[in-house]
Amino acid sequence: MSGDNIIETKGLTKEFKGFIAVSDVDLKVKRHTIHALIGPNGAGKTTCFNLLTKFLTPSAGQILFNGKDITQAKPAAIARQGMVRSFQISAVFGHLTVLENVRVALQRVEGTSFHFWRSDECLNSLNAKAEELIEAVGVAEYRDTPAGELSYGRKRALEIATTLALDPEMLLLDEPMAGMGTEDIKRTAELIKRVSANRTILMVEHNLSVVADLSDTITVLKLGRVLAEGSYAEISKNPEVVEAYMGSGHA
Ligand SMILES: Nc1ncnc2c1ncn2[C@@H]1O[C@H](COP(=O)(O)OP(=O)(O)OP(=O)(O)O)[C@@H](O)[C@H]1O
Repeated sequence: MSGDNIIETKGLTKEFKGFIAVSDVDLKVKRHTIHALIGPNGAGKTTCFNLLTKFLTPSAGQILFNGKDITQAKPAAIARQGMVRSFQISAVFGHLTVLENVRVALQRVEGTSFHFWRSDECLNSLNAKAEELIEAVGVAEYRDTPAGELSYGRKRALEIATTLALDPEMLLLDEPMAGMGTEDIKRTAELIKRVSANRTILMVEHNLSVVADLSDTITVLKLGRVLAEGSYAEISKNPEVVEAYMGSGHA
């Protein structure tokens, strides 16, 4: 293992045609914690997230994952190293059942998608693993329901199950609560807490009560820079953070 930090950025910067969206960000994400990235609109959260998951290339700076420089790595390469971005719900196949969706994800991981001649034994072991995952995310009772018929929150849970099929060491979640009602938020927050055991989670999230409830550490961005970092109790007392949120009408 390479110390306490699973992710570390040094001077991470992203410039879009002269506009600096992320500026000189030094981020340290501690292993086995839930770390949230927050900030008012336009703070650079999504850009930062896309830099970490390699969907964008930094203009300057360095990203280390488990001590290894991944600044130039491709998304698929870092996924193989154990850092996985949760995909949007659109990655869930609506016409397939809940169980089938997870099985497809597992088949992708095991590279068996086209091996239709594989033994029953192999398929049964996939089924067992798929059942385990849908149980873990709380959608086991919808095992045979087409995914398209699930509520938004349950689709999200299913999508997390397909991500967990990759058995990631680190999970990156982009606004996991977006578009959800109270019940789904509660269920998804519990799910995130559950799947965080033995994993590291980094999430961008607007819902501050969820952030307060789930996060060990919170980094507040403003205008592309780190404004503050700490526990929710710490950052919520910080006058600059309060000001940043009040100013944007986001409190
Ligand atoms: N591809 C791009 N080209 C030009 N400017 C961009 C691009 N992507 C983002 N920006 C700008 O960078 C700044 C940060 O955007 P970003 O989406 O990262 O912020 P955010 O904190 O995620 O905001 P929000 O909470 O509104 O989603 C914004 O001013 C945005 O307009």
